[in-house]
Amino acid sequence: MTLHIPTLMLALLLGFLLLTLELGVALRRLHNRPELRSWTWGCWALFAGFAMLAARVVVPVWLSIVLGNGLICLGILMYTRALYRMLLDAPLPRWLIAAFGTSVLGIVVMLSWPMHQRTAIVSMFFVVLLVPAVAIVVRHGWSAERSLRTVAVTMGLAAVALGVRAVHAWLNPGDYTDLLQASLGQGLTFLMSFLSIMGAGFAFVLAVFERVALQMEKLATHDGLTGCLNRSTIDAMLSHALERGRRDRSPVSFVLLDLDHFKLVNDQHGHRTGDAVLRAFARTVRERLRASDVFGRTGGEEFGVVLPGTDASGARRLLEQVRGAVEAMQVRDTIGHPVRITVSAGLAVADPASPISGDRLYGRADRALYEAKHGGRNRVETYSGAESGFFAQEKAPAGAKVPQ
Ligand SMILES: Nc1nc2c(ncn2[C@@H]2O[C@H](COP(=O)(O)OP(=O)(O)OP(=O)(O)O)[C@@H](O)[C@H]2O)c(=O)[nH]1
Repeated sequence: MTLHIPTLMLALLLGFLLLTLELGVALRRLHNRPELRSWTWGCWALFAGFAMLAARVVVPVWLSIVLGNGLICLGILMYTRALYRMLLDAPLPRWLIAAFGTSVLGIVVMLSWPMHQRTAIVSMFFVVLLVPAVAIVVRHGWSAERSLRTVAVTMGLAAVALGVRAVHAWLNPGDYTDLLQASLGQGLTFLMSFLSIMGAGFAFVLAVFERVALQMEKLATHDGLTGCLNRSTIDAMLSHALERGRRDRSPVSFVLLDLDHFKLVNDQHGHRTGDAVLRAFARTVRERLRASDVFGRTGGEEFGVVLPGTDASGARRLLEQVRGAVEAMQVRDTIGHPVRITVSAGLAVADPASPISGDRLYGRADRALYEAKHGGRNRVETYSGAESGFFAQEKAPAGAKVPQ
């Protein structure tokens, strides 16, 4: 069996054209994704590179060799650049750019060499440029988007096939007297190498879409500034926790946390400092919660916490810790001045014996928060309305020692 190289090349050209068109369509919607732009340029370079290799019947052979192989090197480099952007948000390392420059120089220097030696060494140049792309996905992207694994595997396959091609060419000069020569060894290695690179191209598009879908999901459920859940997600999680608490016959605590005199922070130190305080506050609270607790921003400088399986005394203990930690928080404004902040908390507890809706529990926590604000701020108050008889009201002055 022999493989007809011009036909393979035509198939590869059509494949890369299809991929490039697909990327062009994707880019119209996702034009702010530098990794996709880089990958698209890589595809154009690969497409042009193969076109140049195929065009040696009409253009001078030296031009076809230099431009064809140089553009393929550039295409692989752009693929790697896209992966650096996507996974590390970093530019290409200088040594990789130097490796690309050396490869192109090598291609020019080897123009007069026999075809089999040139094929072997140029294939190794491709391998050198492919390996960092595989390594970066294995090290930094293996547990990210699943399609990235396909990118790593296909690019790894391409590197192996090109390595085999290099050895095969070196050992079988007769099969490599001309690029378009029909031979099984040259045909198979050529096909494997460049089909794999094309496969990586399609997998990368899927990986970008996977990432965009995850980011959209996060945007819909999370608060952009603090990274915690948003109001609608908190509401849904509270209803879910109450339902579970009823089934398991365990209490559920709900807390509203509100920063005290936050307007003053904005007025005195500026909005950017206000934002930094909100982020530091979210971090401080999150550090003290269990994995099963739910924490989110309900609006402005107000946050909600759902504590499943936690009664009033457990919740108060936690809230006093949070209150103390927020008081001790060290945030500096843009010119280095310390910013002090305190937090008030309103707690309401759902008794599994008397079911309550999420909305009503929220309302109770809000009333407790109102009491905390009017009682002097920097304190924790527990809802003590007639309906909440199961859990006794517990009040502790700011800074009071809480029983462990
Ligand atoms: N920097 C920043 N400020 C915000 C954000 N959301 C809301 N705010 C500000 O938070 C402040 C809330 O002010 P108020 O509702 O008067 O509450 P407060 O000053 O904390 O007073 P008390 O709650 O009564 O202690 C307003 O100045 C809002 O502009 C945000 O995302 N970033």
